[in-house]
Amino acid sequence: MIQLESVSKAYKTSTRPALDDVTVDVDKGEFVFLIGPSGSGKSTFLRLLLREEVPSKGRVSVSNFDVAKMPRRRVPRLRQTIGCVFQDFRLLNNKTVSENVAFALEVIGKPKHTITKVVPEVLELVGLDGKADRMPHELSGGEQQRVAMARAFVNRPLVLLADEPTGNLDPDTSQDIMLLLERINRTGTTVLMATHDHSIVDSMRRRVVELDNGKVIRDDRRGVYGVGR
Ligand SMILES: Nc1ncnc2c1ncn2[C@@H]1O[C@H](COP(=O)(O)OP(=O)(O)OP(=O)(O)O)[C@@H](O)[C@H]1O
Repeated sequence: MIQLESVSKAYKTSTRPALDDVTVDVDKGEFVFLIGPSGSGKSTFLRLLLREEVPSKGRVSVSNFDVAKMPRRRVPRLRQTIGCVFQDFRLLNNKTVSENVAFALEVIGKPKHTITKVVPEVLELVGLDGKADRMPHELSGGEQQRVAMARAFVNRPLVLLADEPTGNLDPDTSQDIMLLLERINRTGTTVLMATHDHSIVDSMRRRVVELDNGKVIRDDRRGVYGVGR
């Protein structure tokens, strides 16, 4: 589902590469943690999958897309197959919960009757039924992240990328968000999550890909955050 083959990325303004000869292969339906210290290349990895950056060398593919080589006009199609959630939620603050989720479908031209049907379904999935008409500022951080996850998932993407999704949440709320990510993963969605959260990685025992200085230094099937540390 996701493949990086000998991928390097050197930013113009930087002397050392952000990613250095990275090869990673993620199957459909896998749940993968991407870990590593600040500056190790996690966000660059995710940005390459979204074609927000192109590699300096190597091949990136997501589903059937040859991401680095595809023409720019096909990029929106690629991005429709990938849902994203971030540490800072990134909700539209002037729209209600249901409008935030509906907007993700409106921009890709889904018909109104579909939107009216699927938005309540996905809000129920994330445990926000009853809060559809709230504004983001009327929600807790955990609830805001649930809205962001509903928005990322409403189009049933093949892949969900989560960049530090629990970074602004307390441990209990983080656990709830992880349960939701697991639930989304169980529907067959491939999940790739960049995180610094040791306890989450240690408790889930999923695949761990560790980056350091732009290189993959570990790829464990059922890993923990730190080995021997
Ligand atoms: N747009 C850019 N221009 C130049 N250098 C960049 C750019 N984005 C990232 N870098 C550099 O690339 C390296 C990897 O950064 P990246 O953001 O991918 O790391 P990260 O592991 O996601 O870090 P963090 O955990 O702090 O988010 C760093 O040295 C960073 O300074």
